[in-house]
This record gives sequence, C-alpha cells and structure tokens, in this order.
Amino acid sequence: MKKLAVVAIGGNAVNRPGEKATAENMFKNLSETAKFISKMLDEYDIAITHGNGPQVGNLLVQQEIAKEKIPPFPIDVNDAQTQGSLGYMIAQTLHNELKEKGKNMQIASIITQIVVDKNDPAFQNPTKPVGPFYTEEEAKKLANEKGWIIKEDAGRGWRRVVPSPKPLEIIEKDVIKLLMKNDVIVIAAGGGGIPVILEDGKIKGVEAVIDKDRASALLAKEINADILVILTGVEKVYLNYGKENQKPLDILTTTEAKKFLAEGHFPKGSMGPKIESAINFVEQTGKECIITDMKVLDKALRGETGTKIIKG
Ligand SMILES: NC(=O)OP(=O)(O)O
Repeated sequence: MKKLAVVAIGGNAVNRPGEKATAENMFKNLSETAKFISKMLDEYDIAITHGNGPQVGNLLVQQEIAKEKIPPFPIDVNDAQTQGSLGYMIAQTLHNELKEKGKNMQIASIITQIVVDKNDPAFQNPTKPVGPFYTEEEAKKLANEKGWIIKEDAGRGWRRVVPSPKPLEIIEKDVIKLLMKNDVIVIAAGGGGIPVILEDGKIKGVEAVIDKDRASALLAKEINADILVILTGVEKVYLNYGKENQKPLDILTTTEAKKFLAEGHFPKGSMGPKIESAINFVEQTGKECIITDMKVLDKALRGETGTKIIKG
C-alpha cells in the first residue's frame, strides 16, 4: 500500500528569481517541477499545495491599475483566482509528464476554503508579502499613494503585506480525502487556501492570504498523511544561513527546531513559517516532515539528503 504525502511546492517551482512572471515561463518551470514530483508517485499518493504570494499580489496590482474601468475584487476572490490558474498549470504539466511516462492518473484541482478566526490578531498586523519587490523609495511612495502597508522582505527588497491569519479547518477536507482514497492526485489548499470566517452558521470570505506552509501542515494533519514534504530553494535547512559559519542540518528534533527558531536562525518571511509548520505537523501527529529542494526530492525521501524534522 502506498504512503500518503502532502507536497508543498515553493515559489521557485513556479517563478524563478529575476524571471518575468509570464504564463509561458510558469508552464516551463512547472513542467520541470512535475518531473521531480512524478518520481515519488510509485511509493506515495500525494496532495500538492502551492503558494500564491507573487501571483495574488500581481493580480492586486493589475486590478489597481484598471480600477477606474473595472471594479477590483476582494483579496479572497483573488486567492480563488490564483488557485484556479496555478491549479490548472500544475494539473496540466503533471498530466503531460505522467502521459510521457506511460502513466494514466487522474488529477483534480480543488478550490479550497479554510476557516480562520475573525479575531485573529493577524488582521491588525499584516505580515504576508505579496506581489512584486520594490526599492524602499518606490515602496514608500506606493504606500503613501495607495494606502498599502509595506515591509522589507527577508533582505530581498520591499513588498506590500496583507494579513495572514492562522488556518483552522479545511471546508473541503472530506472531498479531498475521498479523491485521494480513489487514487486521484489532488491539488488543494493552493495559496494557503481561501480564508473564510464563520458567521451565523455561514462561511464568508475575508481579505487575507494564508501562509501555504501552515495550510499544508493542516491539510497533512487532516488527511492523516504519513509525511509532509516542504519543497524550497535550498537542499537543507541551515543554522546561520548565508554566514561564514552556516551549518546544514540533516535531522532536527522538534525541541531543537523550537530552540533555533527562538534564537532567530529561521527568518520570518522564508524558513520561519516552514519550520513552524513542520513543528506543528510533527508534534501533533508523530509523523515526519522533510524540507528540501525539489531537485533532490527522490534522494531526500530515501534519507540521503534534505532536513528531516522528527518528534523529540
Ligand atoms: N500563500 C503563500 O504562502 O504564498 P507564498 O508561499 O508564495 O508566499
């Protein structure tokens, strides 16, 4: 029997740094991503999750420019748009890769809503970077003109930030489980899921972008996954990343992970949420999480590279 995995694909699986975010480039990059992910399908049934920070921010910019003629949508509707566009691209590129390998598997991209707490303090303190990078000067000008909140993003430049509440419950969890039981590759919780709140027994979208690694950990827990795989731009997690004394980590216990997180080894906008999500999933389930680069995914799953987070 195959094991169950949630695979969270990072931003560089979709857009390479410095490359234009054209549909053509995104299809090209995702075709490569599909090659790496498809290697795990003999051993694992998978649910794929993806980010949407750059894409949802780009949609907001497009709508800002066109707002005199076409009314902008709220952020939750734009989250849904990115689930649709990226879900389509991932499904198509994976379908084509599997066909080339002589495999005929069904792939379903699920528009996924995730309940958040309407009193989550994140609504008062936006932290999630979206859209393009700006210089400090450009970003401050845009913040003045458009009322955006802007922040410096992990030493890479300035970006608009929006609220990022904690994901609590996946509305479509049962249909995701049903599809996975029936050997369907599921793409779900894209862009961290569409944030919704409960009001008078109904659900209603709210303007925010949930962190995709947090949503991936929740999905992995809810579908009882054997492993959470977080794909990113580095092969291993490092202590003192980018410094002369940087040290790669092969195995990290949850106790060590919490200590290093508190010591500031994992920046808020990049490795921090991945480590937090890994700790949540591993502590709550006793299962494992691997953080690695998709190019070495097969080796990491064999325990030959990557950083494995275990309970302890
Ligand atoms: N929603 C989200 O976390 O997107 P990124 O990973 O692209 O920032």
